[in-house]
Amino acid sequence: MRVKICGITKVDQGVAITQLGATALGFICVPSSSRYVTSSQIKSVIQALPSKIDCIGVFAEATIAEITQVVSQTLLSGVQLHGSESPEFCQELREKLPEVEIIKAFRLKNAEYLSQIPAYFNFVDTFLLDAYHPQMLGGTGITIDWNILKEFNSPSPWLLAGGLTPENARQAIEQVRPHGIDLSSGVEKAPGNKDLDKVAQLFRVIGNLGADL
Ligand SMILES: O=C(O)c1ccccc1NCC(=O)[C@H](O)[C@H](O)COP(=O)(O)O
Repeated sequence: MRVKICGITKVDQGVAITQLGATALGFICVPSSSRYVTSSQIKSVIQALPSKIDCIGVFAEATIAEITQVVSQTLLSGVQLHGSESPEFCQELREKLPEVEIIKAFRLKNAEYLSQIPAYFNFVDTFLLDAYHPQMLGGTGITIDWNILKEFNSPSPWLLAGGLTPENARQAIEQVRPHGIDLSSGVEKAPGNKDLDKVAQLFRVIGNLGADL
C-alpha cells in the first residue's frame, strides 16, 4: 500500500519519514499555503533521501509552464493537481511530462462530487480523494464521510486523504480499502513541521496491512 506523507518542508524530516516507511513524500507548491516550499527546498530534500521514493509536487491552479518549470528544477517524480484543473489540462500536462505521474485530487463535499471523476480516467495515473473545506484547499484535517466511497470504482489506483491520523488510519483502510493513504496535518506539530513520533506511530498501527488488501 502506498503511504504518502504530504507537506514536507525540512530535509531531516523528509529523510526520517522515508526511513520510517513512507512510499511517497508530498511537497506543497501552492504559494498561499503555510507548507509552501520552493524548488530549491524540494531539491535539497530529494537529494538527501536515503532511498528512491515517489516525490510529488502539489499544485493548485498553476499553469502548465509553472508546473513544468518546477519539475525541471527538481527531481519530482509526480505532480498532484489539487485545484479545479480540467481533464483537458491533465491531458496537456501528460503530453508535456509523459514520464511524470499525474495525480488528480478531488475535494468531496458529498457523493455527487464523485461523478466528476470518470472524465479524467484517460488522462491521469492516480486519483486522490480529499475532504472539502470552503476556504482551504488541503491539509485541513477534515475527514471525508467514508460511507460515500463505498460505491467508488476506478480503473486507476487512488489514495484516501483528509483528516487521517495514526488513530483512525487503520479503520479507514479496512473500511474504505484504498490503494494508498495520504496524511498531512494528522502527523504534524504545526503546518509544515512533521511530528516524527506520530509518523512512527502511524507505521506501527498500519503495519503490513497493505499486504492483506
Ligand atoms: O497542505 C496544504 O497546505 C495544501 C495546500 C494547498 C493545496 C493542497 C494542500 N495539501 C494537499 C494534501 O495532499 C494533503 O495531504 C491533503 O489535503 C490531506 O491533508 P490532511 O487532512 O491534513 O491530512
